[in-house]
Amino acid sequence: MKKIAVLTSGGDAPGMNAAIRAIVRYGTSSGFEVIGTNNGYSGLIAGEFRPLGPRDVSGIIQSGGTILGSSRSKEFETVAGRQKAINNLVSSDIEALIVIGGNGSQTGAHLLNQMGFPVVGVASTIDNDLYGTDQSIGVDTALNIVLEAIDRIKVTASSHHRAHIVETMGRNHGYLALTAGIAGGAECVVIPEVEVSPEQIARVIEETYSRGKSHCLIVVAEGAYWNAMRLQEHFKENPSLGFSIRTTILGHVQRGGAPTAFDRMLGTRIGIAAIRELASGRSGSLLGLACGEIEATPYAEVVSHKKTLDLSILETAEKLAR
Ligand SMILES: Nc1ncnc2c1ncn2[C@@H]1O[C@H](COP(=O)(O)OP(=O)(O)O)[C@@H](O)[C@H]1O
Ligand SMILES: O=P(O)(O)OC[C@H]1O[C@](O)(COP(=O)(O)O)[C@@H](O)[C@@H]1O
Ligand SMILES: [Mg+2]
Repeated sequence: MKKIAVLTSGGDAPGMNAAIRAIVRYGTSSGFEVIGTNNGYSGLIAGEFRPLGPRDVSGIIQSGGTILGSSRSKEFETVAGRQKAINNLVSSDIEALIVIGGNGSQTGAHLLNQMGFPVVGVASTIDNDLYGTDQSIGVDTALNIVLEAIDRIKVTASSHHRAHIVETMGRNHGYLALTAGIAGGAECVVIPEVEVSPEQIARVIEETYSRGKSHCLIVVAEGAYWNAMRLQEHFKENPSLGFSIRTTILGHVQRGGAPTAFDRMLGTRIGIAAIRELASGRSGSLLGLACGEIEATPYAEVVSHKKTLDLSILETAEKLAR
């Protein structure tokens, strides 16, 4: 195997560039010709290829986003779209593909692999909802951005004796909200995995107020039924909480910014492992972090499992914030 392609797909994640850099530099020094595909699966279907050499990835390890661009492609979800992608790869003499992306991208990669084209995956999404890795590239950076926001919000919430709702990303997974909530000292954490009523949340706010605390922080995941907008709307009609309420939806700010040292290392380590996997003639697996080591998990296992969230810390949130 001599010529391989790499693409980034789905939501960009800080550390994707570190993975691209490792794939290009370690790949070329291992004897591969590395081809970059622009704009994820849309670019693969359009045949947007460009050769990548060591100098093309200079100065990117410290940058968020992805120099290759990304996309969400409906066409790739069809057999015809994936067949176009394979035809482009084959007619450019490319023999394998590395897909840097999250759960959707790796599901697509598995289907491509099943259609006979060798693929390996690099676990990358801020949501940490991808089975086959303890932590994906981008999660650590996103968490630190959320925490910085929470720390800032607590300052103003305390000064004004307010309750503050902060909403994180994460689709229908609660990892970002739960981890940032605990690490940020939230009084209440609301995630999709655990049903909670607005009355229960109201009770936490009232009790926090009656204990004489100067603020109450409620961290909610965007995927929870009682997300920030719904809670804000609900509490507008229930103003007897003690604290008045303000709301912040953090949004895409969580995906930007420079990758942390952890994400630069994770991107680099998984990128190297992807090259080693292909160099050994193996494909059809996702590379991710397992108990501190980079391990390969077969795609069939990745797509047939849901990543679970350790909920044991959730019930302590209220007690920890006393
Ligand atoms: N079930 C699927 N079958 C085929 N392709 C898929 C599937 N799910 C997602 N994809 C492809 O992967 C792309 C990225 O997936 P998405 O879920 O948006 O992001 P992420 O990979 O970060 O989770 C989609 O736009 C689509 O092209
Ligand atoms: O950037 P978009 O297309 O608005 O998508 C927002 C979604 O992307 C994410 O930031 C990342 O999700 P993916 O890794 O699945 O792409 C989610 O947390 C969020 O719900
Ligand atoms: Mg996803």
